[in-house]
Amino acid sequence: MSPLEPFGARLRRAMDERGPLCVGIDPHASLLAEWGLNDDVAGLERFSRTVVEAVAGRVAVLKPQSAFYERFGSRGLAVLEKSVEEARAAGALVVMDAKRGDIGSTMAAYAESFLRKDAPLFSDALTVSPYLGYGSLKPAVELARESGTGLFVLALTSNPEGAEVQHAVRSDGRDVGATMLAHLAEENAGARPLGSFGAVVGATLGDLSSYDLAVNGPLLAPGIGAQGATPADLPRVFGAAVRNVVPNVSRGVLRHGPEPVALRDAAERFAEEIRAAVDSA
Ligand SMILES: O=C(O)c1cc(=O)[nH]c(=O)n1[C@@H]1O[C@H](COP(=O)(O)O)[C@@H](O)[C@H]1O
Repeated sequence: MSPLEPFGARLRRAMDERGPLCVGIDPHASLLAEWGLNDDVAGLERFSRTVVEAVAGRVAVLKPQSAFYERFGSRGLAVLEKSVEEARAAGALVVMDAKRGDIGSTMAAYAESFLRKDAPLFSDALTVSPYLGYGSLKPAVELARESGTGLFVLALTSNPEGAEVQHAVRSDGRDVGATMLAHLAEENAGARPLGSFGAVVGATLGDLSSYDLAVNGPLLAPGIGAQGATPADLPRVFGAAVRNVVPNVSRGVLRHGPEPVALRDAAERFAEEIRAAVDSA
């Protein structure tokens, strides 16, 4: 099977054409209830399909959160497979949010589950955790290079608890989050127009000027909406790197459902605010 064009190049083009917004598909039980759906596989299927149909033809990226599908076992995963396929067919890139991380030999199997071209859950990129050591991600990096897919590595997460790990200072004086960013910069060296190995950096984190965010790769920025950050925060948080930021909004969009037009309008409002913020930087 022929490899895809590298994820970074495909993402750059999608961001330029559609704007950088990533809509997260997080079918929380509470959202299913708000939408008048049952907390069962049929409700999950309806929710997921509605979001995909409403926005996949417009936004650059959709990010399904695997946990909400895994809750329903194999039938939930079947819904996830279908949503990924439909989202990609509508022209959105899919970042599978599964936050995988394990020893290298197991990591290879996780990578094959999401990044091998003929895998049922094949996605354009995968979120991964480097906290078994960045080197443990090597099989995923290799497969991503081979298949034209990408990774988003948890570097500086949006949740307050992340600091105890990510701000821990190493013997060389650098903190753990900065070390992950440095690994990614190395991974993306020489890639044009954008590398395929991104960092997850929360939009909630305030001033990040002490970090070198110039990793020549995308920065997935969750935290806008339900976690309190706003599009207007992006230039202050990300500085010169703001043009490589892929801001994620999940509940902030999803709470406007179930009407597709209301979901679409909510996504469009965030997209506009993000565009204005990036242009002002
Ligand atoms: O990797 C992620 O996507 C992620 C990393 C992070 O640091 N913080 C974070 O919130 N996320 C995910 O981003 C989404 C945020 O959802 P909302 O808070 O509803 O917009 C959830 O799916 C989280 O699992």
